[in-house]
Amino acid sequence: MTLITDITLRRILDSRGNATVEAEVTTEAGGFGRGAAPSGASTGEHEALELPAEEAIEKAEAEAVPALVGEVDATDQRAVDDTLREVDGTDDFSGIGANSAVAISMAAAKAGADELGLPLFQHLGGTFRGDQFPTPIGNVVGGGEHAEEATNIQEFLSAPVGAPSVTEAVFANAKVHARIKELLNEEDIPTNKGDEGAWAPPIGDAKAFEIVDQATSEISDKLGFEIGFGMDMAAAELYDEDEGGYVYDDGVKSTDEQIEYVAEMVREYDLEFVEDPMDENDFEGFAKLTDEVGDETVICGDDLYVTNVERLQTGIDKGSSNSILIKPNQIGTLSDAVDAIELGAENGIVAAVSHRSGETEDTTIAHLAVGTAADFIKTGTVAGERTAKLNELIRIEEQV
Ligand SMILES: O=C(O)[C@@H](CO)OP(=O)(O)O
Ligand SMILES: [Mg+2]
Repeated sequence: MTLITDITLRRILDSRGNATVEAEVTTEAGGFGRGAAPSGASTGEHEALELPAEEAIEKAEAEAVPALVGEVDATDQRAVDDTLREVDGTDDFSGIGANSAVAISMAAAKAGADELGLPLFQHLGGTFRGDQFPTPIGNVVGGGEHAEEATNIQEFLSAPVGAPSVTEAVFANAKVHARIKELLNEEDIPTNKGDEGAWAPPIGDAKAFEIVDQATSEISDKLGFEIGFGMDMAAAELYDEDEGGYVYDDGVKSTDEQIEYVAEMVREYDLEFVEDPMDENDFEGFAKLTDEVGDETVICGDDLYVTNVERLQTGIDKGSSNSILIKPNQIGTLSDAVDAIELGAENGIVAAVSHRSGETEDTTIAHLAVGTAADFIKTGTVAGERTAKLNELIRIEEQV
């Protein structure tokens, strides 16, 4: 029994320059952990609620801190997270804010690991974890809600599926990112950057497909292992019911046209990963697409599931996808995130653990991905708040 003895909450900056919540947890025997909440821009309609940082801190200090300090064992993650849920008293963490909840949940996990003298991935995943690493899929070109005057598709993701190690994969993605800049420069296309450090050039989606295809193929030939690519369409942001479908710069696509378009791109570019190809409430459209190309690629639900086991169960029942994106702050605690990963695993749904577009130097998701043997981790390619996670993966690989 190692009780939490102190919790400190403060406002810190995230990578967009917005205020976010950082938590520090200390335990009886001197265990210490620090965690910080990330923040989305293309947030799902059904996500847990982030409150303004100051309000989230005030509410958590009044409700959560007294219920945890001197009461809960830091090494018992379920107890920590159950307490957060109980004191919050809502389904969407609108009581204390999902940002306060996730920061405390992550800080407590790190304090628990520190107390036990274990790396975080092992505290989360157990003794036998650490032998399987996720493929890092890295945003190299993007637009949508993450950059103005760029592609309609939110993210084009380099996917070094044949890399012999996670370290090689991380460096491969950085090389693809660098090669894309050269290709854009050759054509005098401006190399603006989006929120996640991906290039956000003023080009259409068709041109982006070509450039990312060229860059991944060239770097793959150079390094001698397979590098494909994928995308996060963030289609809920494109979908407009009043317009009758998915709104692109060059016109509107109906649901059936969207399914056809995505299937065509999967086949033409041999896509490794397709996230949120349909609107966040369209379990049926997802299912049609999965039926058509689910044998050839990974169809992943992000805004569709929002890391929520009930929504995932609906997707499982309907055959909506073969993958789920996992973002702890979408649901509020690490226990909830692990529950979603496990429900997925029991049903053949692979996990992709993910950052948010607004991030901090926090590295918890690197440990969560290794600790749950997730197939993928989506955490950018360059930029300090992204490399924090990627470099942590390199360190974990060295450790095991
Ligand atoms: O849609 C996504 O998958 C994420 C991360 O890339 O974006 P945001 O954090 O803005 O929701
Ligand atoms: Mg997404």
